[in-house]
Amino acid sequence: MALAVDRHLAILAGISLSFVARQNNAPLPPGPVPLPLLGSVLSIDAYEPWLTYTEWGAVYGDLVFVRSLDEEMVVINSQHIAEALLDKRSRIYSDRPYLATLEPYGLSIDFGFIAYGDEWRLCRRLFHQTFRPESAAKFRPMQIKRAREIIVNLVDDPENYYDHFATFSLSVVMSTVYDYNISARDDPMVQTVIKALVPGLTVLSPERALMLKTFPFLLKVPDWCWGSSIKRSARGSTERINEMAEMPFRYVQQHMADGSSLAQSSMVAENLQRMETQEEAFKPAFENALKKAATTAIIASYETSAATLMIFFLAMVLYPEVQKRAQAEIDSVIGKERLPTFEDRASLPYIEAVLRETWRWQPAAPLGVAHAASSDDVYDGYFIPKGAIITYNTWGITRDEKRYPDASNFIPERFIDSDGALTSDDPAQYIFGLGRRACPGRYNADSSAWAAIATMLATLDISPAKDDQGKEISFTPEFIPGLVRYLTFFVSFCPLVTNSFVAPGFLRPSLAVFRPDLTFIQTLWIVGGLPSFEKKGQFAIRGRGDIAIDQVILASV
Ligand code: HEM
Repeated sequence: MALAVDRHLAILAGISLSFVARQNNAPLPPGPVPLPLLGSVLSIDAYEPWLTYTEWGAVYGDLVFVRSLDEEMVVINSQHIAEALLDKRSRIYSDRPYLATLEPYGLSIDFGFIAYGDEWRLCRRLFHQTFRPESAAKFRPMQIKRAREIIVNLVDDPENYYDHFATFSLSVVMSTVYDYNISARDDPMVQTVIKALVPGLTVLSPERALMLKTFPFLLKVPDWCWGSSIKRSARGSTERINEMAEMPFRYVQQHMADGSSLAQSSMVAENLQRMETQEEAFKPAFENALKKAATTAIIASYETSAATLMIFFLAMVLYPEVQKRAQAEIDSVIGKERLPTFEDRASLPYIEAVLRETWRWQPAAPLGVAHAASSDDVYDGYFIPKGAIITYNTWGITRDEKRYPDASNFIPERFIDSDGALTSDDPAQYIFGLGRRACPGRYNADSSAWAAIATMLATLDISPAKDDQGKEISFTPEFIPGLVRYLTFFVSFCPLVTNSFVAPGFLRPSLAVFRPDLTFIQTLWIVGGLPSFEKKGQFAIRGRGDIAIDQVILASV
C-alpha cells in the first residue's frame, strides 16, 4: 500500500516538475530533439544509458546536450573534453547534482555526494592525508596479506567467490581507516554496516528523490498521517547509518584511551591525535568531517573493488590464453617458490597490462559520478547552463575503436609496445574520474586490485565449470546496472550469513539514487526488470600446485 502511494506521488512529482519552463535562449551543445514534457527520457537505454550516450556521441559529437523531464544534462564523450572541463575548469565543474533523499536518509554522511564547499573540502583533505600515494604505500603489506586470505577463503569455500571479494574489499578499508581486523564470520562491525546499508539503501530510489524534491512537506507530516511512511523510513535509515559511523569510531577512541598500540596508524587514530592540538571551537567540525571521511571510505571502496575482481575473474574464464600468459610471466620472474609482492610489480609488465585491461574492458563505474555546473559556462562555442548535470561517459572512452581496436575484447597486449614495455596509455588516468572530485581512493584501489590479481594468478587456475558429462557450462555474462556495474550470476544471495558488506542485488535499485542521469521512469523500468539471480554459470577454481597454496595458507595465518 505504502509503495503504491509512493509511486502515485512520484508520478505526480514528475509531471509537475516537467512543467518548469527553461528561460535560457543561449545556444546549447547538439543533442537529441526532446519530446514535450518528457524530453529524451524514453530514448535512453534504461539498463545501460552509457550505450545511448555513446551512440549519441557518434551522431552529435563529444559534447551532447540532453533534456530529461525537468533535468538538463551535458554528456561528455571524450577524455580531452573531460580534462578541459572537469580538470582545467574544475572551479566550475566540481559540484554534485542535488538529491533530495540524501540528507533525510542520513546518506549525506558520504562526502562523495555532497555539494562542493567548505565541508567537502575539509573531508577531502582528511581523506587525502591517508590515501595520497605516499601514505597509501604503507598499507601495501596489509593488502598483500588480505589478498592471500582471499585464496584461503576460495580454497575453503569456492562457491561463494563473490563474498570473498567483498570481504577483501571491506577488510582492506576497515584496516586502513580504523585499524580494525574483521573476523572471518559474523563480525559485529560488519553486521552493523550491513544493517545500515541493506535497508537504508534499499528504501531509496530516484522515485523518492524526485518525490521529496517536489513534496518536501512529506518529511513533516505526523506519524499517524497518510504518506508518513517516507518520514519514518528516513528516520530509521538515519539512525542505522549513524550507528555504522559511530561504532568503529568509538572502537578507535577506546583503544586510544586504553593506550593500546592498536589503531595507532589508522586514518581515524592519526587524525584524532592531530585534533588534540587544535582549538576547542574547531574540534566538533573536525570530528564530524573525520567521521564522514571514514564512513565514505567504506561505502566508496567496497562495491567498486569487489566488482573489479569479478570482472577480472570473468576475463580469466573467457580468455584462458591471457591467464596462461600471465601465469607464465609470474612463474618466470618470481618462480614457484614464493608469492608476488609489490617489489615484483615493476618486473611484471604483462600483469600490469592485465590490470589496465580489467579497468578498461568493463569499467566498474561506466558513468563515474555525475558532476554539476555551479555557474554558466561557454565551451567551444556552446553554452553550458548553471545547474546542468555533467555526465562523463567513461564507457564511451573505453569503446573508442581508434584508441582501442576490437574494443569489446579483453586484450592486455594493447598496452604492451613492440619492445615488450608498457605503453603510456593507462586507463587509470580516466576511469577514476577527473578534476577536484576525482577518486581520492584510487591509489589504494589500484594496489588492492594488483595484489589480488597477482596473488590469484600465482596460485589458482580459473576456468568454466563443467556439467555432469564433463562439458563446459556456457553462459552469457549479464550485468546489473547502477552507479557500480555488477555481473549478475556471480551474485550470492545471502549477505547476512557471511561477512560481505551487502549483496549487490539488494543494493542495486537503491544506489540508482546516486545516478541523477536516471529518471524515476527509467528506474521503475530497471527495478521492474532486474535479471534473475539464478546462477547461470559457475566457475571452477583449482590450486596451481600444492606449494603455492601451502604458502598462501602459511602466510595468512
Ligand atoms: C575499483 C575501484 C574504484 C573505482 C573504479 C572508483 C571510481 C570512482 C569514480 C569514477 C569517482 C567519481 C569521480 C568524479 O566525480 O569525477 C569516485 C569517487 C570517489 N571514490 Fe572511488 N573508485 C574506486 C575505489 C575507491 C576506493 C578504494 C576508495 C576509498 C578508499 C574510493 C573513494 C572515493 C571517494 C571518497 C570518492 C568521492 C570523491 C569526491 O566526491 O570528492 N574509491 N571513485
